[in-house]
Amino acid sequence: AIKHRLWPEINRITLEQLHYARLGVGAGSWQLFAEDGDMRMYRREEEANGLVVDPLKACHVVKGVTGHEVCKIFFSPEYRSGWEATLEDMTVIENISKDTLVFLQTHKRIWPASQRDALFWSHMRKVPDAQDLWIACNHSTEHADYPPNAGKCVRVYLTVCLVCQTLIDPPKQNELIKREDITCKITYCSVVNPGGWAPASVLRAVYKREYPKFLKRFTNFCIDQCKDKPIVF
Ligand SMILES: O=S(=O)(CCO)c1ccc(-c2ccc(C3CCCC3)c([C@@H]3C[C@@H]3c3ccccn3)c2)cc1
Repeated sequence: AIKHRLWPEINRITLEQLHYARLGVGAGSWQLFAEDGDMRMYRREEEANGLVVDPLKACHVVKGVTGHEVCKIFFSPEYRSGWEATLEDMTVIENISKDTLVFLQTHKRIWPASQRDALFWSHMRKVPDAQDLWIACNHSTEHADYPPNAGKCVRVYLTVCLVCQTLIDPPKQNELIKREDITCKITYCSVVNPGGWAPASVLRAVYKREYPKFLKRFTNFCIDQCKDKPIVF
């Protein structure tokens, strides 16, 4: 297949993010800041030239869906408006391959910060040589037709990954596997540089409020989307 100019970066970042996601929260000074059922959300307080860029790592366990189904829903443009509550507009500006797209999206303004947009490539793949492990990765990129901060929005810079592992419990050989037998272990990691100045206290409050809502809404959407459909491993 013809490899795209972005392919080396896509490959490198995806593998880096996979490694990063698989590190637990033991290493590094992760602080638990939100819990909801099986969801645990951690952050590290970090600033880059005075901007809050707190890395976030969330671990969640969701019953009744597979890692492939969850990554597919996260990656696919047609589902996004169903679970991304802060989305105002979304355009696919490049179709690199069936598992790699470039998105331009604007997020609803979160007062008092000015409105943000994000331009990123999005890639999903099954992790080779691993047990039913899938990754979807979003990473900011540039595009000549959409220079940053040209319009009303401040461009954010993000690197996000969603790593999902499907577990079948009780383990079944070739008997029929039902949705109640499958569990998906999810690790969501994100680093969002807000791009332009926003008060640290405001950003940290926004992160604290929005991220738990985001992951809960996303995973509930996946359960609803998949429950009446054949299982996709
Ligand atoms: O996982 S994704 O790739 C899913 C595709 O949409 C993704 C997730 C999050 C963002 C995002 C973009 C901007 C902002 C802020 C920065 C200053 C003012 C707005 C935030 C803040 C963290 C809060 C937030 C968290 C979750 C959802 C929405 N809002 C998040 C973008 C993409």
